[in-house]
Amino acid sequence: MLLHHRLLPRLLLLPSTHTSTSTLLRPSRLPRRLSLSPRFSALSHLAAPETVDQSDNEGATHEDVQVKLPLDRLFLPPGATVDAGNQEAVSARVLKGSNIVLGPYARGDAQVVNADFVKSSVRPDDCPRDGLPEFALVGRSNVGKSSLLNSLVRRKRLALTSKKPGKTQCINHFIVNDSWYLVDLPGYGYASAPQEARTNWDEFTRNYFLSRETLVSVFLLIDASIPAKKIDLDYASWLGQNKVPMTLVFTKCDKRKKKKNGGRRPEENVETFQSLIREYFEAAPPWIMTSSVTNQGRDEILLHMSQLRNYWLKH
Ligand SMILES: Nc1nc2c(ncn2[C@@H]2O[C@H](COP(=O)(O)OP(=O)(O)OP(=O)(O)O)[C@@H](O)[C@H]2O)c(=O)[nH]1
Ligand SMILES: [Mg+2]
Repeated sequence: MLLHHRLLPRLLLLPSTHTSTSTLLRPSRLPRRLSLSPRFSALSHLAAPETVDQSDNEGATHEDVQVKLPLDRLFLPPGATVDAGNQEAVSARVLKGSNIVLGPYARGDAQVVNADFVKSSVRPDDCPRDGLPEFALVGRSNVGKSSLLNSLVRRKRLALTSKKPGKTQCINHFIVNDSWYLVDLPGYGYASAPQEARTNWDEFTRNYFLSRETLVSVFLLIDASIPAKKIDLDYASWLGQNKVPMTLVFTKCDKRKKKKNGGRRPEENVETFQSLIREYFEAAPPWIMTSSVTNQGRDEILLHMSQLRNYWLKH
C-alpha cells in the first residue's frame, strides 16, 4: 500500500563497523540504507558541531534537563532554522528535557481543553474515518502509555491503567479538543513468552502503523528507570525501516531508586539508549523525558504535538 506519512525522519543506517558492547543490542533485520525524506533532508545543512546548554532555557527548573546537546543531535521540526552563531537563541527554543526545537508551526494551540474516549478497534479498518490527525502511544507493556495519555489530557482515568501488564488490548481512540486524536495501543513484549513470540509484535498494531494515513507520528515510550532493552531498539528500528515517523518518550523519569533500576539513574539510561539508537539513524529522532507522576514533559509533548499537527495539516 502506498504510504502517505508526511513527517518522515531523516534515516540512514550506518555501516556496521562498531565493535562496542552496544552491538549486542543491534537489531538483526535492518536494511543497509533507509530513504531520506526530501522535506527533512532539506534541513540537514542546519546541523553544526556546536553545543547547546539546555539549562539556559527559560523556565527550565528540573535538574535533569541540564544536558549539553550538539546541534546535530537536535530535532529540527519542519520550518525551523538554527543559527549556530547564536547559541542563546537556539537554547531558548529547545524544549525542556528534550532535543526538540520549537519551530514556526507551534502556534499556541497546545492546551488540552477537552478530551473524550471515542472507540476501541481491533482492526485499522474499524478506526475513525474522519481524517483528523492522530498520535499513537506505543511501547512495552507497563511502560506507562495509558498513564501518559491521562497526564497529557489532565484526567486521572480517561485511559485505564494497571500495575499488571497487558491492560490495554485494543486500538483506543481519544479525541482532543474535537480536532485531533491520541491513540492508546496495547503494549508489546508482555509475558513470559519466548523471545521470538515477544518480537512478533501484534499484527494489527503493525498493520495500523503501516496503513493509517492520518497517523502524524508514533510516540514510542521507553522506560527510563531500567537499562536499555533490545526489544525497544528493535521496535524503533522496525518503525524506522517502515518509515513511520516517531518520537522517543522516556517514561518514569521520577523513579530513582538505585537498587531497583540496577544502580543507574534515568538520565544515564536515557543517554545509553540514545547512543545506541544513534547507530541506526542519520539524525537523532526527537526524544523527550517525562514522568506521569510529576507531569514532567507534559507541556513540552503537547507543544511538540502541536507543531507536528500544524505542519501535517498544512501539507
Ligand atoms: N513512577 C512512575 N510510575 C508510572 C509512570 N507511568 C506509569 N507508571 C506506573 O506504571 C504502571 C503501568 O502504567 P500503565 O499506564 O497502565 O502502562 P501501559 O503502558 O498502558 O500498560 P499496558 O496497557 O498494560 O501495556 C502503573 O502502575 C502506573 O502507575 C511514571 O511516570 N512514573
Ligand atoms: Mg495501557
